[in-house]
Formats: sequence, structure tokens, C-alpha cells
Amino acid sequence: MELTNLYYSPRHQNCKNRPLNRRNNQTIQSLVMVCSSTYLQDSSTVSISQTFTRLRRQGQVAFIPYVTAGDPNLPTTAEALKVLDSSGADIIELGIPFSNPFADGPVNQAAARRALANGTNFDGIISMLKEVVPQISSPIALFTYYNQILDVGIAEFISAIQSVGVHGLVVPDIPFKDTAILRREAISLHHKIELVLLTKPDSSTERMKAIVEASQGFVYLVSSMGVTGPRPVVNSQVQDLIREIKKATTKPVAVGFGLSKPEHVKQVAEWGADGVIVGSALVKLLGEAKSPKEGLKELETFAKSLKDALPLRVPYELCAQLLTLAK
Ligand SMILES: O=P(O)(O)OC[C@@H](O)[C@@H](O)c1c[nH]c2ccccc12
Repeated sequence: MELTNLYYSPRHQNCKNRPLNRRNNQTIQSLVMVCSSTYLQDSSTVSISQTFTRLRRQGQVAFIPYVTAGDPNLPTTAEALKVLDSSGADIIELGIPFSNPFADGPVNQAAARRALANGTNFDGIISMLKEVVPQISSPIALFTYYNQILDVGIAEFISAIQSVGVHGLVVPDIPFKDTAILRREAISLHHKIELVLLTKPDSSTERMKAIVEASQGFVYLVSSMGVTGPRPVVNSQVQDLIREIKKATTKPVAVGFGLSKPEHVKQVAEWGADGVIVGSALVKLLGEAKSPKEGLKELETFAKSLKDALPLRVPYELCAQLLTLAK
């Protein structure tokens, strides 16, 4: 843990976003270690909301990788989920390949084509998840276009993903009026699926407020207009967008679209994001590698570099204790 990354979390009203003084580092480091270890819970698979609560206590930003199921094949996806889980993923977004992924850029579109070409389908993904979910601690947020749910049937789709322990659902193209139907189906006695909604840079304040109000687990802030895919730099608007959303809700905000380098995720975290979502840059490594084995190795290395780039936040009340102690 790089102590220079220690700074107040912008979450607390009277908190200032400034580095902690570096005096007496040993004391600070040992206290942070003790405090974060007391918070360390058994992170066996818990819900998305609970994951963010744990991370908030530990002063951590969620690393949320995205991969496409079945690319390059389902057995490799099974391994990729385990690799991402052991490389620091806090939540994993898993895409169901679709024939018309209109919100996706070339990398994710190619991944969907490869997955569909090798016969990947919903039933195969469910069977794979049945095996893998018990082996990982990161909750899975399934990513799908709305038509794919309607093709299976809302009740059947929700029941199938609940049965294998999926915790979240991200449906970028669901009409806002239909989200209540999905939320109703997704809450069952035994297992609630959290429906994550997306807000975009061009969402009106009124629409953004309605989205953050209805979103469960976290709010997905799409960082830039257009389709998914690596951007050279992070849209500077994101800092203000995060601030606007945090005026409207205390729910966690995770930023995605275009984040493709460690410095991107660090920047977004320092702007106050509670989570960062990286897809295409990981999908490219996994799906376009010389072999699945090579792809898994590159996935692991890159995922770890992204996780390591995320700053540790020390909750304000802990900062105050640290600073008194360090005097
Ligand atoms: O690929 P990127 O630019 O890193 O963005 C994440 C994105 O892949 C993932 O969240 C996602 C995949 N397909 C989508 C379609 C719409 C919104 C989001 C997505």
C-alpha cells in the first residue's frame, strides 16, 4: 500500500481531499493496517451493496472488470473469472454475448462474435456459473441487453441467474419504465438480484436523479458518449458528473467506458468514484491472445496493475485519529 495515496475520502461532508501528512508513517501505516484488518470480513460471496459497504469501511475503491462470456470459449471464461477474482476484482461484470451489441465498440463486438461463433448461449453460461460462482468471492453482475432477457422470459431469466448465485444485473438498454418490472422479479425470498442502472453525461439532472434513485447496488456512470472502448484520456467532465451524482445520492458510483490504463482508474478514483469498470482493455487481452493460456496470463498481469493503481482512502474519522496519533 502506497502511503502517498492516503487521503480523505470525499464522501464525508466536512472532509477535505488532501494527502495525509507523511509524518510518522510507520504509526499511520500500522494503524491503517490494524483498522482495515479489523474491518476485513470473510468476503465469501456477498451482495454488491454489501461489497461496497465493506470496501467503504476499508477505504478501498472497487475494481470491477468486465469480460464477455464464451470469449474465446466458456472454459476460458471460467478460468478468467477465477483469475480476476484472485487478481483483486471486487465485483465482476460478465457479458452475455449478443448479436446486436449496439452500445459496444469494436473490441466488445468482436468478442461477442467470437463467443456466438463457438456456440456460447445462455444455458451454457448458466451451467458454467453454477460451477464457478462457489469458487470465487467477487459477486457477479451479469451484463445483458434487454432483448436477451425478453427472449428467455423475465421470470425464467431471473430465476435461472438467481439459481446460480448471480448478484447483479446490468441492462444498458432497458427502457426506464420497464425497470420496475425487472426489479419486482429480481427480488425473491431467498436471493435478491440488484438491478444496476446507468446514467450518461447527457442525462438531464431530472433523469439522472430518477436513475440514481432506482439503481441498486451502485450507480453506473458512463464516462463518455458513444460506445465502449479504450479512450486515450478520461473525459474531464467525469469529475463534475461524480460530484453531481453524489449530491443526489449516497449510493456508490462506479465509472466505466474507456478506462484502459492504470492512470485512468487512479484519476477517476481520485475524482471520488467508488468503483472503476474496465472492459474492452481486458477483453482485448483475453480474446485476442495467441492462446487462452497466454490470454489468461496477460489478463492477470493487467488486472493486478489496475487494482494496484487504485488509491487507498482512509475514512475521515480514521484520518482524525491517525492525525492525532501522529502528532
Ligand atoms: O469497454 P469499456 O470501454 O472499458 O467499458 C466497460 C464496458 O465494456 C462494460 O461495462 C460494458 C460492456 N458492454 C456494454 C454496453 C453498454 C454499457 C457498458 C458496457
